[in-house]
Amino acid sequence: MSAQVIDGKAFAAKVRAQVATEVGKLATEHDLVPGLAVVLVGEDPASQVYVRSKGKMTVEVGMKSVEHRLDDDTTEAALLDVIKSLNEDPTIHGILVQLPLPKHLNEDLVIGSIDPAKDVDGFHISNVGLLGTGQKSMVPCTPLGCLMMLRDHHGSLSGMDAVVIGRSNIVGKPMAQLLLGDSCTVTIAHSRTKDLPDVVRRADIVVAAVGRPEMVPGDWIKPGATVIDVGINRLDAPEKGEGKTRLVGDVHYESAAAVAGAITPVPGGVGPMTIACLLANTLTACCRANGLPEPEGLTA
Ligand SMILES: Nc1nc2c(c(=O)[nH]1)N[C@@H](CN(C=O)c1ccc(C(=O)N[C@@H](CCC(=O)O)C(=O)O)cc1)CN2
Repeated sequence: MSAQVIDGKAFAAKVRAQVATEVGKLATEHDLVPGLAVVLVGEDPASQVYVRSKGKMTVEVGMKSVEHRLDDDTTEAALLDVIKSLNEDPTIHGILVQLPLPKHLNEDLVIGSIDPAKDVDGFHISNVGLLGTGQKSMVPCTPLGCLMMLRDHHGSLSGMDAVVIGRSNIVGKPMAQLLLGDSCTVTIAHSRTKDLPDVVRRADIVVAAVGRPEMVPGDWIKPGATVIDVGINRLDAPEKGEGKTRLVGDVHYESAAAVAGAITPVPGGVGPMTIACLLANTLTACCRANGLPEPEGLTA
């Protein structure tokens, strides 16, 4: 068997096109422009690339984009001041603080200072609680992107056995909540899980989000299962030339693709959906702030 490749890059382009159409309607019918503010603290090279892409794609879908780039040694008080001003700005509907933050800043405190209605990352404790209790919330972008791809591929997920490998607050836990919300039977596996290969082998859906390069081999995958690889691991690739690198996921792609029914590649799978869902969340936040109906298919 050779798995169907779930093309996250193409799917993300479709989501962004849908967001752009809805943004156009907001402008003509309600004279509204959704605004997204991204805050970056420090010089992390990967974060700089992601923030640049976020700004570019925000503008491309017709939204207002604001960037705050702060020095590595920015104090917590100064960062909280920036967030306070964005919370109070009526032209800003979404606020995102790029992670990771420099070590001296308290991530929980910083995220907790964002207005939950503008928390387009869905990381604020209020949104975590709303999602956990099955209520309307802002949903973290990466798990939302995974859910959209799974729904698109399967239609209904009801009754399917799903394993989420990884228990992070950003991906693993919200992913499990979303799958539960779609009536899957969900297992969260992690580094201490006994007989991990057997647990994974039972699953119709495998979401790998552990951050360990190629940890999940093909012989852990049930034939025909759908594999969603959230990992983005950069490895040295001397075979490509000196100093060159290559990206791999948490799943060993070749061996898993030989067994799975469908699989997301790395790159070009889950990653592009993260930014597309950020734009979808900003649109949703703008609609909610203005008492307008939310566009269909862009939320959980
Ligand atoms: N506040 C947040 N911080 C971070 C998040 C987040 O959702 N909110 N997620 C990640 C980084 N991230 C977005 O911020 C992100 C990661 C990867 C991609 C992506 O498109 N990846 C490409 C490969 C890119 C490359 O070549 O390096 C792919 O997988 O095809 C987009 C966004 C951590 N921080």
